[in-house]
Amino acid sequence: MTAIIEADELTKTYNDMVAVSHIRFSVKKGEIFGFLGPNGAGKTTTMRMIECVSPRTSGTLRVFGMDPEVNPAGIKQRIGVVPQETNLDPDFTCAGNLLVYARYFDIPSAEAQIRVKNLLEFVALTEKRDTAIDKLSGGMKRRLILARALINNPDLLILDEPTIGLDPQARHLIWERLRLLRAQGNTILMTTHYLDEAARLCDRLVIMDHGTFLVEGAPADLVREQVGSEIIEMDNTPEVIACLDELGVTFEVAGDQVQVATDASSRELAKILLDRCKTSRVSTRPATLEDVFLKLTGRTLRE
Ligand SMILES: Nc1ncnc2c1ncn2[C@@H]1O[C@H](COP(=O)(O)OP(=O)(O)OP(=O)(O)O)[C@@H](O)[C@H]1O
Repeated sequence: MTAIIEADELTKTYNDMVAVSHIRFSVKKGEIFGFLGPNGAGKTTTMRMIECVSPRTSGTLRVFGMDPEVNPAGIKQRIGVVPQETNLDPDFTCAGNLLVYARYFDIPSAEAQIRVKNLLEFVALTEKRDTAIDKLSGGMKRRLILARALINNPDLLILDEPTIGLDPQARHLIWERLRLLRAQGNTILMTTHYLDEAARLCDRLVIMDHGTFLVEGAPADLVREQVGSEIIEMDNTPEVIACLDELGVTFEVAGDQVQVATDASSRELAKILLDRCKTSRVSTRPATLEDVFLKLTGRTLRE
């Protein structure tokens, strides 16, 4: 499959601060590729280099085979960007916001009208066509920004926290549209804090921390390879810790809980722990990407 983005030893420093350090990745046509990590991990910085708005400090970067520093216009023509902040123009209606963008891309007026109509339909905002921005809900604004990012029929869509602050229903609507875009052959690059969003949407993802990649892979593979299929949770008490040490069981401490990663034999182990560790609460749940992050860094994503 063709690589849409290729980065090698990509690095960005702000004065002495290293925001992104020697990262290497490649994004294939038609996949949803995610960047997952806590605040300050370097996700937005990476997106901004790809969007040709922030020059790299060193390393190589190619988007559609072009260098962002040599051919930014050629790249910008073919990408659509959904930024983290809601930066719609309050002086225009929904349709007006899209038409302004169509003009940036020199899309002829008649063609722009057709695209605006189709895009408002795509994001379920046809009835809000002439509504002012301040009359929209948070979810509607995010959908309008998605429509705006699609005005130039981009081959690559870059989304920075596409569903930040939205309720579950509004998030599901955006996810559904992103899956539709993938089905139409679009390549999608996204950052997110939300583990369920990353697990549900991304074909492949990287987990970032302190400007570097900790792991890369398909969400389910990462979970299986890094932590196994299930997590046993118990209260974090000195008795439980002493018992696990005595039994030689590996565990992670996550706040007021102690977690033991296991494979399919979790039930047997949970029963042994309940019998031996003098605790009333031993529960089992499926492992998630959060557990991968905790295992790799000793922290939760939100710490
Ligand atoms: N313009 C800038 N000048 C100086 N430092 C910056 C600048 N932009 C980002 N940084 C720093 O670079 C590091 C990476 O920031 P970045 O915004 O890429 O992280 P992020 O993973 O996107 O975080 P968030 O989830 O909060 O958006 C942080 O330490 C941040 O403070």
